[in-house]
Amino acid sequence: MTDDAVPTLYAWAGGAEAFERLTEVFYRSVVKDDLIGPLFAHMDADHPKHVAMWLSEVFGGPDRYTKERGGYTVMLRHHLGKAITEPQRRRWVDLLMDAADEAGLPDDPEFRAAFAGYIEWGTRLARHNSQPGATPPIEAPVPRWGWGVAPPYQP
Ligand code: HEM
Repeated sequence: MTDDAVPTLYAWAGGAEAFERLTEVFYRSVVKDDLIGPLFAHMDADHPKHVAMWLSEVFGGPDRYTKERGGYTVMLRHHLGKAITEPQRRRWVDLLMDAADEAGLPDDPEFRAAFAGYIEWGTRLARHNSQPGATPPIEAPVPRWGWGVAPPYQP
């Protein structure tokens, strides 16, 4: 497969609509969750759509989060000072993986490995950056995540 022929993770997942489905399902269970629900008690009704825009951009889709929301800096500011604990981070990951199944994201090993890789990385950064006294960079590009060592499966 040439580089040009390799679909982005965004395209493989089903595009913007797939990520919106994912975050709708995800935040429906997040707000009901005893451990992390309280962190999201005051979230904006559009929060799921914004996170879908972020994930779409990360996985190779259009740069809408950068253009329409303000990019990395805005995402970072939402996490500063939240003091996310490891059990909370892990719950966030578990609920997102459940949501990926429920929303019907592709379940092939290659896609899920790349997806989980970003989620593991991103949640660990979010926890780290949310601690009191953390001094993460305030400006950076939105990360772009690819297939890594396991390109899309070809029968
Ligand atoms: C890959 C990991 C993560 C990504 C990509 C992510 C993404 C985002 C984005 C894009 C926003 C801002 C949405 C907007 O523009 O309105 C946000 C806000 C927020 N995130 Fe995260 N996040 C991650 C991990 C976490 C974790 C692990 C927690 C806590 C367990 C968390 C808690 C929050 C909270 C509390 C807000 C603010 C909600 C509000 O508006 O009140 N995030 N996140």
